[in-house]
This record gives sequence, structure tokens and C-alpha cells, in this order.
Amino acid sequence: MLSTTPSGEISPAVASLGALALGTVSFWGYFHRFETHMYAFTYFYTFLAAYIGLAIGLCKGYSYSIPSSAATSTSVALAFLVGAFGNCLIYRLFLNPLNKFPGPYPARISNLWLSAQLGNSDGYYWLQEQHKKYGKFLRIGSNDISIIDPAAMEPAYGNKSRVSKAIWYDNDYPLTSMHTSRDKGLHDRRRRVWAPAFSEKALRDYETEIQKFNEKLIKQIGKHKGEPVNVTKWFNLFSFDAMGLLAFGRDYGMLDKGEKPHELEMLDEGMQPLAYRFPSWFFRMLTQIPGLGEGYNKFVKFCVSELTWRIKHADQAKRDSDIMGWLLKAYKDVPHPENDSMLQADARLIIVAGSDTTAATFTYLFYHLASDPEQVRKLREELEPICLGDWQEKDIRGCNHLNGCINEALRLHPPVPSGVNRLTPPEGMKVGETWIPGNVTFITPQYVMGRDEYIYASANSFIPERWYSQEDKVKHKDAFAPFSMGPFGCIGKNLALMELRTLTSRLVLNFDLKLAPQEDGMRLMRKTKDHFTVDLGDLEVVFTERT
Ligand code: HEM
Repeated sequence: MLSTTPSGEISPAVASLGALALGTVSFWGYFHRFETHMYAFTYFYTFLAAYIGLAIGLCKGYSYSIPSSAATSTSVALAFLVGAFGNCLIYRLFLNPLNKFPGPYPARISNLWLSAQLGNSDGYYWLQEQHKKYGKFLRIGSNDISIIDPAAMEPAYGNKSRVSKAIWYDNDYPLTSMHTSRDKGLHDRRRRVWAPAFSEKALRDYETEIQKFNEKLIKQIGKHKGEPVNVTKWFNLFSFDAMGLLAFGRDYGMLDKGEKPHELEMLDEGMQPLAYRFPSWFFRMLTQIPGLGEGYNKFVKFCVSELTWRIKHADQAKRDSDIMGWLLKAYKDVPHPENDSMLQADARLIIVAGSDTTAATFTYLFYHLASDPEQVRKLREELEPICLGDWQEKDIRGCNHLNGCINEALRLHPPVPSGVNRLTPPEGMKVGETWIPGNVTFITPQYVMGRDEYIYASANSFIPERWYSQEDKVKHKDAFAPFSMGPFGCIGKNLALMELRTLTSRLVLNFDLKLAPQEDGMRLMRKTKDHFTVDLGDLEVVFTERT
């Protein structure tokens, strides 16, 4: 029997105690045990409905007056919240096994604290500073750590790894792409659909197109006639144009127009919410609130429209065997593949994965080449005897200095600088001598690792030779993974390297280059935003045609 007041009402103290107990049970029995990030709105509405339902029930069923029903319902609701959040707080502050990892104290309370630190979209710098302070293992969230120990690479990304993708990949659910698929079986099946699009044969086809874009960019740069070239912009145009054609058989003509179109702005706008590393429940709520996720939603719509265009104009597409063409082979018997949410998500994946990343590598690489004429001299010495007549990428694939320069750009400025989110297996994971509990989210930020003296000698210097003749300057080779590794690693790595090798060679063979007057690279270094991939600050280089 419920204890009642003299007026026959349930004692508010007893009701609140019951709600406190219910909150406690709901935390330990449910919220603590299961992934709950997908249902934030559902919880919110259920809670609201229960609150209103209780208030109405007390009035109708127990003849409460309106004020006392409101007071009792409110105290019950608050007590429930205190039970659920109070226990959550106790767990996070005192009982979480992750508390043995060093890091800023508030990080253990909520991931929103981390988001508040990333207002400048400079997650990679923030992580570097914190790792300097706290060491190889850094607590960054209530269930999150960052690791820069090279011993983490094999258990995290090796082929035998039992690590899976973390809840971050559910941010876009139900728009699940191959990349955001957390189900290993599904990812595996999808990867088999994608694989032919990146086979040696497919890449040979793409190379012909890439060489045409190389030619266009060289012409456009030549037109500047020694005036500063904003390479951030031009490499963006190049990589977006190349990706449009390779992905959808569509020539955006950006290199011809020389303009940064609206689509490019949308990509950065669409990626920006990722800069703050919001907890997934919060991110999902944010992008569902009308108006708030506008840039993000616009970009998603743009990608779907590109996919629809590709399917409707299959016969007009410039190429028969573009990447989407390969994926569509799996949809032969599907009447409207453009409505398939995974294909829509994959369309977006190609655009994001294939354009921003290569543009960033080019821009940083040319920052270093324009700052150091000796690198350009060495590249020419290596390339000139090979790049005669109709040379192809396969002819320069083994060029040590060229590959060394590209590796250095990727090491010092990885295009996915803060790393990818992974979840330790339920039984936990050993990194060297350190045990990490099960179901913990972790990242291995490539930017921080790339500049760590424990991993590389003279870590902050651009030394291409460390990759072929000064190997002692790479102390832990396994730490270098700008394309990630293992079954979830970058499927476009060889395509990216093809673009990087061919265009870089052509540019250094065609032009002398130096940083523009007044250019010190600080806009590129300081204004670049880390939003999973990067939104680059400007860089100006002067190219002078070689005679
Ligand atoms: C320098 C250029 C590039 C870098 C540094 C890079 C880096 C990466 C990284 C780190 C991942 C893993 C992401 C994660 O696990 O969350 C990835 C995945 C991926 N990349 Fe790249 N990428 C580059 C270029 C490309 C290109 C040109 C394409 C072509 C479309 C591409 C397509 C993909 C795809 C489809 C995935 C998802 C793979 C999967 O989930 O199985 N990437 N890339």
C-alpha cells in the first residue's frame, strides 16, 4: 500500500523515493549497460509523456487538485532524474575503470566538456597539447581515450583485430554508408561491392582522366604568369573536379571556371558539426532540429541529387566505368537504386572521402616544396630521367624521394588528423603493458603521433629521406597510418597516391615555385579546421614556368 497524506494523496516524499529508485535502476539496468545514443528524442518524449500522464492521472484517478498534481509530478520527475543522472555521475567520477587514465578531470563527466574545448575547430592541436601534458594515454571523455602509443596500432587496426567502429559512426543513421556501417558483416559485404572500383584495372582507366585534370591545372597555373596562386583553392577545385568525374561521370568544370562553387562550401558546412566531437546522442538531436543542421542537411541532399543525376543520365555520363558505375552493378535488378539509403550514403562517402583528403595533402606538400628548393631539386633529379614522353604513374610509383615527400606531407599533416573512432572489444584490449577495458571508445590521432619524438627523430622536420635512406629517423614504422589500416582502412589509397604522384611530378617538372611574398604558411597552419577531414586555410605560392 502506498503511504498517503491525510487528504488521501500519495505522500510526495514516498513518490519521490520511488522515482529515485526507478531512476537508479534505469541507470544501472539500462543506460549503463546498453548503447542508448540512438534514442535521445525517444527518451525525451517518453519522459515528457510520463510526466504529463502522471499529472493527469493524479488529477483524474486520485482527485488531486491541479497545483498539487503538478507539484507531485514535478518532484517525481526530478527525483527520477536525480536517480538516473546522480548514479551516472557517481559511476563516472568514482567507479569507471577508465579513471586510471590521466586527463583533464571534467573529461570524465561528459563528452560535452570536450566539445566545449573545441570551439576553434582545432581538435588536433588540442589533442597534441593534452598528450604533451598527460602522456601516451589521455582521457578525453566519459568513455573515451586517446592513445599515441604505436603499440596500439596492431591490436586496433590489424587484420586480426576484434576492435569495431564506435558509436560515432551512427551519427548519420539511417543514412549508413560502407564507411559508417558498424556491422562488420555488412561492412565486409559492402566492401566487396566497392572493391572492383579500386582494382588495378579500374585505376588504369581513372589515370587517363586524372592526367587530363593535371593538364588543366597546369594550364590554369601557367595563366597566373608568376602572380601568387591560391593553391588551397586550386587543389580543391582539382580534387573536386576529379572526384566528380571519377565518382559520377560528371564534369563540374571547376578547373575551367576557376571558381569555388557552392557545392564546395556545402561540403565544409556539412562537415563542420563534426569539428566539435559532440556525443552522438547530442549530434543526432542537433541535426534533427529544423534550422540547426541546415548546412549538414543541405550537403546530404546535394549528394543524393548527384546520385539521382548519375542514375538518370547513365547514358550521358562521361564515363562507363566510374566508381558509381561499379557500385550500381550490385543494383542491376533494383528499379530505383537512387532511393536506396546505403547507396545515397555511399555517394556522399565518395565525395567527402575522395576530395578534401587529397586536396589537403597537395596543399601541405606544396607548402613544404615551395619553402625548400632543395626538395624540388631532388625531385627533378629523380623524375627527369623517367618522365619522358607519355609516362604513366606506374613509371614513377617506385620513386623514393617523391614517395618520401608525400609520406612526409601525410605524416606532418594527416588529412584525418584526429584519427578514427574505434571501440575496444567487450573483453578489453592490451596496448603494450596497458590494459584498456572493454567497450571503450578510443582514437589514435595521427597528427599527434606524426609529431612525436618517441616515434620519429626530428619529428617536426620535413625529411623525405627518412622513408628510404635514413630509416633510423622512423623509430616505429607501424605508427604511420594516414589512410588507417586493416579491414576498415582507406579503399581509395592507391587512387589518392596516383593523383598525388602524377600531379606533383608534373608541377615540379613544369614550374619553379616559392612561397608568395608575405606568405609564411600561418593561415594554412592556424586557420585550418579539423572536422574529421580538414577545411584548409589559404596558402599562396608563386609558380614560374621553367624554360
Ligand atoms: C590522401 C588522401 C586520403 C587519405 C589520407 C584518406 C584517409 C582515409 C582514412 C583515414 C580512412 C578511414 C576512415 C575511418 O575509419 O573512419 C579512409 C576511408 C575511406 N576512404 Fe580514404 N583517404 C584518402 C583518399 C581517398 C580517396 C581518393 C578515396 C576515393 C573515393 C577514398 C575513399 C575512402 C573510402 C570509401 C573509405 C571508407 C573505407 C571503408 O569504410 O571500408 N579515400 N580514408
